[in-house]
Amino acid sequence: MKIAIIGTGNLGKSIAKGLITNNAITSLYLTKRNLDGIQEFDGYKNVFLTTDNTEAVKQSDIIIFAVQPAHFEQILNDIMPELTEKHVLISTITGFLIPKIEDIVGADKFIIRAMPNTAIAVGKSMTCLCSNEQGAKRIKIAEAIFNRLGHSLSIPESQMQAATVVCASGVAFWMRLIRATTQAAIQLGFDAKEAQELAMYTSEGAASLLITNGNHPEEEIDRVTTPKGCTIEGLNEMEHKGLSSSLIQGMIASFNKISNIKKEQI
Ligand SMILES: NC(=O)C1=CN([C@@H]2O[C@H](COP(=O)(O)OP(=O)(O)OC[C@H]3O[C@@H](n4cnc5c(N)ncnc54)[C@H](O)[C@@H]3O)[C@@H](O)[C@H]2O)C=CC1
Ligand SMILES: O=C(O)[C@@H]1CCC=N1
Repeated sequence: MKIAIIGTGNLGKSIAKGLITNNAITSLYLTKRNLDGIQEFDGYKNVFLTTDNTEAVKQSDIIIFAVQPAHFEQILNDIMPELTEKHVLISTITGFLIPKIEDIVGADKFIIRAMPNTAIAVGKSMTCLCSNEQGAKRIKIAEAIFNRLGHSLSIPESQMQAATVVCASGVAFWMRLIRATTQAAIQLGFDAKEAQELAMYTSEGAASLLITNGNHPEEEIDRVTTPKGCTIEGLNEMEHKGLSSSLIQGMIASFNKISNIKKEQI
């Protein structure tokens, strides 16, 4: 696959790492206004670094956009003359809706929105996808890319805002939970490195149980909570202090912020 990433920042670099590590490219063009920050990709076979978005578009079939929302419209206008019927446009940009993209490039283009997360760098992204009517004809291509770099789910565009919070911001939320459990482990006597090891692999194991068994989390909790034991004591104390409630409220706040980002663009 001939892929270009327009805007190789935090997410773009993560996607590039995932694509390169998983041999998912025929060629890969990475663009950025200043190439200093992406020199780590220099020298990889069939990977090209450039500040020229139109050149990257001309040389590629699949164009993944990973710029900040405020920069997207101008970039679409700039590359518009180079777009042909071969191009599949994949936007990872938060809050930038398909009708707005169609207004700029035309509804006849294959337009897909993808919401991956930074775990794409290690082939573990949960990526949600949606498309315009034309893009539905190419959604299999997007699924092939993102399934190779984790797991994907096609959803209506109306759910993309929620998917952004749960999956994309979700990495940051989970990191805080892992950091907090690490801090507790240190207080309980482990050194910092061991504490993080315990927290990371325990959270991986918990998620793997659900993925492998398909159970509800409470079923797995029931297997751990010995009556009158230490687990239920700890869990109930966490809930008295608002663990579930604060997570839910934080995610709703995050969701509401995306609506404001959209308004800021208008
Ligand atoms: N960071 C994340 O975990 C996720 C981010 N997103 C979305 O992805 C987009 C990018 O986010 P980040 O990577 O965090 O931002 P970032 O600021 O790290 O990366 C954006 C990159 O675009 C480059 N850029 C700006 N104008 C350009 C132009 N005209 N031509 C080429 N490159 C240009 C910037 O130099 C920068 O390196 C945002 O719209 C964000 O909402 C979506 C899912 C996850
Ligand atoms: O924080 C943000 O706005 C972007 C979107 C999801 C992850 N990073």
